[in-house]
Amino acid sequence: MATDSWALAVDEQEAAVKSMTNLQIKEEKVKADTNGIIKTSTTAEKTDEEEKEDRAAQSLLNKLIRSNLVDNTNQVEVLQRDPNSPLYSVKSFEELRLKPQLLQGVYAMGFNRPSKIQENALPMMLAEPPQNLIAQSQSGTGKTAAFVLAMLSRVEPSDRYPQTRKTASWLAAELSKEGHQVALLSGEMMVEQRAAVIERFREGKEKVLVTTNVCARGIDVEQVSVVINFDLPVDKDGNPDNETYLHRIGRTGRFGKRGLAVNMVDSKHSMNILNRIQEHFNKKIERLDTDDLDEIEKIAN
Ligand SMILES: Nc1ncnc2c1ncn2[C@@H]1O[C@H](COP(=O)(O)OP(=O)(O)OP(=O)(O)O)[C@@H](O)[C@H]1O
Repeated sequence: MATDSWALAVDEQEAAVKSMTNLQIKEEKVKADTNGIIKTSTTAEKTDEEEKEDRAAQSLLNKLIRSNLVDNTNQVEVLQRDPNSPLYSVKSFEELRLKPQLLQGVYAMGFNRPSKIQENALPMMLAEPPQNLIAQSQSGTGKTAAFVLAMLSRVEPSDRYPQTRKTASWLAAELSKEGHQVALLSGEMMVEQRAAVIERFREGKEKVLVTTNVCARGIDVEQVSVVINFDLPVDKDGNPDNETYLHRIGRTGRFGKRGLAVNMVDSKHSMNILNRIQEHFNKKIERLDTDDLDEIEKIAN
């Protein structure tokens, strides 16, 4: 596991520093400046051999001076295994579902496992729809790192959703033009606004609710009679998102009532997605003849 290999690497590095005793460091050549950084005197008449030795000495001494850093990092490891420490965590960064690039980044930073505040706050900070969070943790326990990780995680979705939001508002406008009472639920709305929209829909003030993928989560309205998938749910790689599909169609037919879900299929690609969803649930999805309104009516009732 990364945990152990990282800790091992630190131990190896320490051991290497301790074993470097046969290097002969010539005291007079080495001076520490006011910042404690070792500088060697560079004189024109130095031989190549001396030059090499200088650099080796410089490297070693810098390592020794910073050995407290190495020890400290190792100490983080120890603390992170202590259940009483604010750095203790039971999860790995993988379990926090960080994106692969971010995972690479945290490991490159030498972060080996999340701290307690990261373990607890990150799942909420990465939740969809975004949640407000107030968290408190003592200094140096990884709050800033948690904030930055969440911020970087959000960069990708913010690229993706506008397209969906655009489609949703276009669809809502088209349906309104045709005389439907339409409510639109979209990601840029404040939570209060979303709640108000859902409430109006629940009360039957609007009969049609258009919502993006993200917003559809968590909506629990009893009397949804028909769910229409304008776009089929796919994950970021374009594969069918079966879980979201189930969640969406589960909005209809609740509490033992009959429900109807209709999928719009407008290309070979979306047909392929639908077929794969069908295979996944091993449940046949009937084809509707769009010209036969009677048939549609019959099913809906
Ligand atoms: N999971 C982790 N594993 C190892 N080191 C970490 C981890 N998270 C953060 N760090 C390191 O610990 C140090 C403190 O982290 P950070 O600045 O995020 O803490 P903070 O809680 O914001 O501190 P402060 O309250 O003082 O601003 C930083 O050097 C950071 O790189």
